[in-house]
Amino acid sequence: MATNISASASSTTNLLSQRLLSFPPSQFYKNILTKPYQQQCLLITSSNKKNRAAMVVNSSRKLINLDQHYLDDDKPKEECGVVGIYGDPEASRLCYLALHALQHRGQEGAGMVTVENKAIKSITGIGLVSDVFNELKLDQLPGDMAIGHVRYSTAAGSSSMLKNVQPFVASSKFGSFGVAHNGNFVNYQLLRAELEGKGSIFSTTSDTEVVLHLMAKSKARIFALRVLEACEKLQGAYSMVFVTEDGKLVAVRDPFGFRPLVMGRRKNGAIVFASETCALDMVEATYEREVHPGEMVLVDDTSNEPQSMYLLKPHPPEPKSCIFEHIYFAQPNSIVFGKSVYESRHAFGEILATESPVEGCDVVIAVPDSGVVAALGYAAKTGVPYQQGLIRSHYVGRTFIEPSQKIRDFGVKLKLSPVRAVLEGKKVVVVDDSIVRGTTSSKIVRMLKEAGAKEVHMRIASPPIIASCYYGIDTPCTEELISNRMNVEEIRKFIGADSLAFLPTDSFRKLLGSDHTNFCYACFSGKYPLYPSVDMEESIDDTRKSTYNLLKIVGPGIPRSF
Ligand SMILES: O=P(O)(O)OC[C@H]1O[C@H](OP(=O)(O)OP(=O)(O)O)[C@H](O)[C@@H]1O
Ligand SMILES: NC(=O)CC[C@H](N)C(=O)O
Ligand code: SF4
Ligand SMILES: [Mg+2]
Repeated sequence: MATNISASASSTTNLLSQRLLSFPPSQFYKNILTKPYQQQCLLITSSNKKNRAAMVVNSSRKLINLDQHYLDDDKPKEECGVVGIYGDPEASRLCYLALHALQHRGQEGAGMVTVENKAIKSITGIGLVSDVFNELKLDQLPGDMAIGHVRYSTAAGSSSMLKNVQPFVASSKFGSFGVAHNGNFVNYQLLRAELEGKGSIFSTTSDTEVVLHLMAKSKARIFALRVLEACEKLQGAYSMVFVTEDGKLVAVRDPFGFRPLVMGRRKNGAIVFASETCALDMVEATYEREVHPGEMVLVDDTSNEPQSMYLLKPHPPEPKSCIFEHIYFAQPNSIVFGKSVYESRHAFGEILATESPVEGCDVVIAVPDSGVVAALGYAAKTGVPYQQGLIRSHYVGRTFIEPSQKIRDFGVKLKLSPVRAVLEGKKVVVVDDSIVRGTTSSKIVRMLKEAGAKEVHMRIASPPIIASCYYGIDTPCTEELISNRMNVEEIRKFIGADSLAFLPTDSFRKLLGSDHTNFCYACFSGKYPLYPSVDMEESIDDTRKSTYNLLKIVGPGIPRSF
């Protein structure tokens, strides 16, 4: 089965271009364009009118895509989970189980690709793994190799959602292959513009599709080299797994190692790749090691052991693994970037207790789920009892990744209920892992007080989030980040807590020791490790050069200026 690469020029395109040309640019663009284009808009606004018009006209040249991938309602910036299985007759069933274990990484879509007798089969769908797959579907996915993907996006309900669900499959002159990607390419718009300029026709609005086109254009005859060639052009975060119709499985991680990817082995010798070790545990595969930043691992029948190659050798950049995986995203039973997520969160809670104690508190409670381990750490350090002051409904998903604020507000109430018996008349310390928009904390403080808590002291096991993520986690745009608009005291007042404290950024340094430089903290500092590449410049045609230059000047590294 091959990706349906068909022309999709939109009927709304011309209308949109007229609107763009006639609107005052700053506010209008800010509201509808994706981040890199918002940045251009700021620059455009601050330059003269002639330049501004020229910019719009330049953009308009490619307006066939403006409503699809430049608009903010379908932004390619999510967090996902990937799985790859090689050499097991039950590959699709194991992949299904592993995807279940990774369900916390994405709940909006799931998919799987298997290979048997040089034929690729694929099933993708919207919803949870259990919504997309059943016995019948798994029977339609035979073979001893599989890759799988769970995805969440901000485009729930939009018509383009299904076509963005991975894995993607494509046919090229060298045969068919599938890919599943966790991460986000920061030079996606540039690559897409360049590829479209050379005649590529895109059929999705996902950044991942550029990989298919880059590989299709490669002249290398060996699959692994085509992957390497594509990766050399990609910038940003990628942990990807590929399968080919002729029986190869490839796993690759970007040189910064933003997103996790691990390798394990089952007793029967089957090799398993997954975003987190909880997926290896699920399929009874023993964790062997991480796929290293910048490493590509190939498994096929030419060798008994996986073969490894490296990107950007001999000068790889310093790794920048996402600290937010340890704070919020990953499961506590996983080992991520070689460290136990449970132990990290416990330690974050302990440090918080030392640095921001609450005199005379009666009880420590957590905001479930991801605040639980930090709360246990806080309680252990202080000796104050930990109790379940908030009960979580297991039928409601993660609110941080719900698509609209309206649903998010509703989600908090639906998801968390206070326990009066724990709270009444008590001085309560409530620990959460992070504050993003402030929705959860403000609702919780009110909830706890309504349930009789005498005082509510909020403790957050990460620093204030002041900047958006460009590497695959769907933190909202900067204006929506409460810590970008308010200082700690203002947030305290806003959420109605009696006191509020965050984990200081320096605590990571203390905790991680010499390893701390190998992590990305950009959402807490606004200092991004990666800007759009300059080596793409030569391959961009003149039409695109002005766009490219703007991106180069502004970069994704200054979102706080908006
Ligand atoms: O400030 P906000 O915008 O409300 O976002 C912050 C909240 O979102 C996350 O929880 P989420 O409900 O997504 O997932 P969880 O159940 O894993 O904690 C995080 O753990 C915070 O509780
Ligand atoms: N960001 C993710 O991890 C998901 C992969 C890819 N960026 C997508 O849009 O599907
Ligand atoms: S910006 Fe934040 S969320 Fe994104 S990779 Fe860096 S630490 Fe992780
Ligand atoms: Mg939470």
